[in-house]
Amino acid sequence: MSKFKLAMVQMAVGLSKPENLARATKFIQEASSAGAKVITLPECFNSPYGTNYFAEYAESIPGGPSTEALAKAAKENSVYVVGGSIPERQGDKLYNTCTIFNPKGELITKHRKVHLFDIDVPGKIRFQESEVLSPGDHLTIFTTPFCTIGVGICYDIRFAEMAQIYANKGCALLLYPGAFNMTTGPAHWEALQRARALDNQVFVATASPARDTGAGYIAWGHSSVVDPWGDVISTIDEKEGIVYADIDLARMEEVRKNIPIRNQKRLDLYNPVSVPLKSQRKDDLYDIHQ
Ligand SMILES: O=C(O)CCC(=O)C(=O)O
Repeated sequence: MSKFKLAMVQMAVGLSKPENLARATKFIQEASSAGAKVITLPECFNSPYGTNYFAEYAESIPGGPSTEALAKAAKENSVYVVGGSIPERQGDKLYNTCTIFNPKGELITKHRKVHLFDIDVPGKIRFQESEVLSPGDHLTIFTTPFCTIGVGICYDIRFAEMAQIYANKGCALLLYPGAFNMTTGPAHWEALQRARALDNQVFVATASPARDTGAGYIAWGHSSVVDPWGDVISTIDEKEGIVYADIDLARMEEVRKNIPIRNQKRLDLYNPVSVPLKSQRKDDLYDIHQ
């Protein structure tokens, strides 16, 4: 099937986990009624986003109420659910984890955020997920009858190599549940989505929590879908809502045919990048101006 409807849910997230789960369930129903086949929730949809909340809201996967609610919603609506993320507890470790369900309600895989969000922009924002979370240790791809999909969580979108691996493995769509903030959101959120889409000639989509100006961490919102040409084909402001897009794989093939960068790569030049500079001769591949 070369066309399907994707839904990216930008939902409000509050302090009450049961209310967050009820809201997510309602949005999954709504998106399914509108014809969506793959429905993605935001990062940290069952808990406010913040290092002080992760331990309190964490669950084991599977077995916790969030996983159960999503499994049920996926089955009842017969859709793929990409469950944004929840804080996951395993042993004495916590992870930021996305659970993925098929239309039978089976948990088919999970993605633990691999790049933890540790930044310090003086006077603007300091955030250190690594103070409480551990990073995942694998990349996550799943197949559907529509296309193959790669998953990253928020900060993962900054790492071009990860998206490139997904594209090389045949993913046509990269999904990034995320919660950018009021500093890096306006600066980088859209640019990163368009960059990953253009680099790899794939669809890229994001789902953010809706903005809550009373929260400790204020999300940027602006969930979007970008096509392989780099166009933002669907987006929203900061408020609650669902972003829909028809993912047309024929469009991807067209862009790849029009601008065939995938066949024009000079791997003979890039591979030596790993060779230490001092081991190279003068006439080597690099023309370094000093
Ligand atoms: O990369 C950024 O600027 C924001 C990342 C983020 O909010 C996250 O990883 O949760």
